[in-house]
Amino acid sequence: MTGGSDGAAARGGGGTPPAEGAGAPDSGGGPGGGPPPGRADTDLVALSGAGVVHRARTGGLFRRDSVHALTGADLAVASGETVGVVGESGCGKSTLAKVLVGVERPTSGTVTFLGRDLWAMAPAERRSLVGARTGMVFQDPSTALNRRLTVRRILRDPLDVHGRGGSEQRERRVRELMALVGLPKVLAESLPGQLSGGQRQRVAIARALALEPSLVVADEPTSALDVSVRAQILNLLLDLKERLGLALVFVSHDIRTVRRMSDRVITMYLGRIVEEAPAAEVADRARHPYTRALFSATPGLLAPIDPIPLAGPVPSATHPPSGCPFRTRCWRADHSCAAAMPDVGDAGRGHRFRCHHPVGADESIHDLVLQATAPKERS
Ligand SMILES: Nc1ncnc2c1ncn2[C@@H]1O[C@H](COP(=O)(O)OP(=O)(O)OP(=O)(O)O)[C@@H](O)[C@H]1O
Repeated sequence: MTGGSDGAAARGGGGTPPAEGAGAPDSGGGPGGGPPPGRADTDLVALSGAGVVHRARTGGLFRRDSVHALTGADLAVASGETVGVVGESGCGKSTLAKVLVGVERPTSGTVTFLGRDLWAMAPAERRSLVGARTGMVFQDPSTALNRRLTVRRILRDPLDVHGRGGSEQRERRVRELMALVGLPKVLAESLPGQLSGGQRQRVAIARALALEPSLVVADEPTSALDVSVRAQILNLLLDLKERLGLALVFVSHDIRTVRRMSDRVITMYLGRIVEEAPAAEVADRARHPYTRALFSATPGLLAPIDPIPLAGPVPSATHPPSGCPFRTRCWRADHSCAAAMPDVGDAGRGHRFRCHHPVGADESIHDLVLQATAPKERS
């Protein structure tokens, strides 16, 4: 959630990764400024100042611009916890998810997996470690599964690739996996195209669990499914997480579900983590105005209110604003917000945020709606 310079320093980790992105260099620790005291030992994966810049064609044949998909992300995920990630489309949720499981290499900062710098390892070692200890579940199981392989082959494949056990043990593991995710045995020789959407997602989850990972990242795992099976898949994920002691990173547009599933909720805006809060606090005690606005727009979560209106569209990730990325839409923004990315504020209990004008404990959601709808007097 912080800029390039703060993560390592806040962790007491020494070196300062290069500053990046628009605006002044960041300072201070992150909601990623490091895990709370005593948590580092249980960290499975930690990002320090992680940024991802894509080169994208943005106009004309030869015009390529840099897209800041992720900027200065600091985040630690501990064993057995569920971390939810929320934010509007294009804010970098999927990029963060891919960086956590080593699918995407950050262009700056570091990814530490089980205490080791993932991208300093030899490629074969990294693939082996990440392949065995992490699993990823994608949005659309129709495209994530090889449509020419049977369920049995799909589930056996990671066991074959990583040389787990002999042939009989692998077949037994396939049966175990199917039972674990509630797939009837008779479907073992079925192709993905012969399954329902929910069954396909169960196969994808079983595949992610094949090698007994410690961390599973689920990126919008239910948004391509019928409403009727979404709850079943979410309950399955929660049940497996408890039974297997997994850490789960859960990315979704569905804020109510994220809050229900997670221990901690990360709010992202324009490639940055702007707040990290315990799930129990995030809806009505968030300190960042953007998190408040996001939750106020979620029907049925808070007492009936009009959503906090946000000015204008999300700025381009190609040309992010200087200072705080949210300032162009924030009703509380002033000149200080344009000058520098805010330092990290710490509300205790692992609740951290980056805002020059955080929401106070004495400000109700109704106050915020009134502020945001009042005529502006910008300084
Ligand atoms: N390969 C790529 N090339 C160029 N730009 C990219 C690439 N991947 C992502 N981006 C851009 O990076 C930003 C973050 O993308 P990302 O997919 O991580 O966001 P997201 O929050 O997951 O979005 P959504 O909720 O719509 O899936 C977006 O502006 C996106 O267009």
